[in-house]
Amino acid sequence: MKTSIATVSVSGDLREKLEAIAAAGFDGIEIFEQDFIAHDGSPRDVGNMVRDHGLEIALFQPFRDFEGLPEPLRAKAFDRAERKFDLMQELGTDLVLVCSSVHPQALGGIDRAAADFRELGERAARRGLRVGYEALCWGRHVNDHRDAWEIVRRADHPNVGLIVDSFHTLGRKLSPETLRGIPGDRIFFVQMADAPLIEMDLLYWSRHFRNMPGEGDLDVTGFLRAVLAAGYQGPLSLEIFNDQFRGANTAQVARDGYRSLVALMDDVRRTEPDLPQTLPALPPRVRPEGVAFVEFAAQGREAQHLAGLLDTLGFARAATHRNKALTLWQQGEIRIVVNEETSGHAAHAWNARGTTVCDLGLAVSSARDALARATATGAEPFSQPLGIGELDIPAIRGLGGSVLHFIDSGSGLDRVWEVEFDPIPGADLAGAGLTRIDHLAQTMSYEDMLSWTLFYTAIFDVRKSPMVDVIDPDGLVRSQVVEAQDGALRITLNGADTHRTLAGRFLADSFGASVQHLALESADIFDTAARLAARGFEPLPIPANYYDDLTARFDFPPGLLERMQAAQVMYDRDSRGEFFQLYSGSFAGGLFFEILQRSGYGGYGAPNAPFRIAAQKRRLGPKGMPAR
Ligand SMILES: O=C(O)c1ccc(O)c(O)c1
Ligand SMILES: [Mg+2]
Repeated sequence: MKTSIATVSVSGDLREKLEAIAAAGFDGIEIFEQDFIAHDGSPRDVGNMVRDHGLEIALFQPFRDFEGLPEPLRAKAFDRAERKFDLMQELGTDLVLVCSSVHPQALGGIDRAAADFRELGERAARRGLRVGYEALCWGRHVNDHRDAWEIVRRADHPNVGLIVDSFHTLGRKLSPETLRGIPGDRIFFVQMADAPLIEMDLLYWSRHFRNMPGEGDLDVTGFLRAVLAAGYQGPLSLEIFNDQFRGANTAQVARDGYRSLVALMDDVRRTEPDLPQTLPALPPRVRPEGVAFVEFAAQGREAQHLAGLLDTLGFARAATHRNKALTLWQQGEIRIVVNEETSGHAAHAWNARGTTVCDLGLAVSSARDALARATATGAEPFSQPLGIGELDIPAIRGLGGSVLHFIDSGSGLDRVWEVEFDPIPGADLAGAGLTRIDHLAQTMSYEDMLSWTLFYTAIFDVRKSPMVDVIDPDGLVRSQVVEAQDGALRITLNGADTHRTLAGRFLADSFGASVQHLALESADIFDTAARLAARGFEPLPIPANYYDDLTARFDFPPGLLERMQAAQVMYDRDSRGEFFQLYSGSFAGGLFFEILQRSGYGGYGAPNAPFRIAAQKRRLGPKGMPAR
């Protein structure tokens, strides 16, 4: 199935758009009229420029306010159409999108509109062109694809067909099942867009908030299933009007678009197996089994400082790498690698950012499938030269240039610790009772959040939670979770808008997006807190007001509140269970650790975040330096 994207979906001038769209892997474009008019080259030049990029112009759009007009407006509309037909022939495209009229003088009536389209079809046919009719969901008389189809059906002209757009159908809460009965060859073009569920005016929602399939909340899979079940075989095209995308990196938005279409087509292939298999086959979304390791790049005094912190957190130096300056720190199932190499990926990361998480190892069901799925959806594979006896562990580029390694047991990659490392005898792996990584928090610019959410949801079998607002004393941070059904992998993505928030400062100080905190699980947080205190760990101090408020919100058994306050433990509860959390101070420009205990609780302590952030900021001076 051919893929396409409307030029309106990405930023830049027409040349920049075409370069990014071609590089992302699309077959064609919908040329949006404004993009053409703004360009200073003839229609013929534009057509050639598009084809020089290896792209075809699948559609010219939009032609507005055509149908249902009284004379003399009607004759004028046909004249306008003839001018656009001239243009299309120069550009080298045969299909125009006519969207349903919003003209104040447009008259209703299915037969009147059908007659207009029959005549337009006649005129188009004389030139070998085709006309597609799309119901805008805010159209004056036609705002439902079923009415648009009825007009097309009655126009009864081979050069007149229907164009459907997932936004107009799903945004209006029309069932996509109503598309199944339309003959597939009468559907001339299919536009795909998703959107977050927000109650607002349809036109405003459509023009500003559309996003890539899978980035929003609409049933885009159900929509495409129905369209393909109807027998549609034309291109699948993205038409995304989004304020953020208009200002974002052109190449990235184009890549995200391509990623979203590949994942969408794969979802449809899996859920509608009776369809003709014209869709690409790729491995299913990969089930994450856990975080196999977190690797920090650190050198010199920073590495020593990190080692000291890991020691107070109860980690033991468990092994050293045979060829490289890597130390494995372990506690329970948690493996933290400190990489002090002076060349290679980690060294680059350290040179650019200072101490930073340069690599994540994810345990997956199949590392090979994970790599295949990731690269098919547009992720960049990563490799560096292997030393003697080292395992070739599949990897891709992740957030902010970091690396994501895939480890499985099936191909023996989980033996990397024995194969590549020498154990340090006598390491105490029980430490402070921390058992596993509960979640990783990655901080990024707000405008990159949709992109990274899509990255994870396209590759992994994870669900995304609703976005929540986290209140920082100096701004808002948006937080979105992607998590495996069983919690084996949980990543919180935090999007900062300004540099004044704690997350924003971290983004500036660490020169880009990366892991800002690691949350480590304990089965008994009070026991862990006592053991940590004995090792010299200092928890983040939480103000007394917080605990006064807790007593107002919850009933506690006698003594619990006092224990929490003594250990600087914060608390939350949901319908499933209880949650306890405490924090370390920050290090290396704003990284920190969280220690938590959950008993059934499904969240991340969002109600506590404003007070935690305020406490962290108190400990930082005005320029983000530790106050003590
Ligand atoms: O917002 C619009 O006007 C508009 C134009 C063309 C389309 O295909 C569409 O879905 C919306
Ligand atoms: Mg559309």
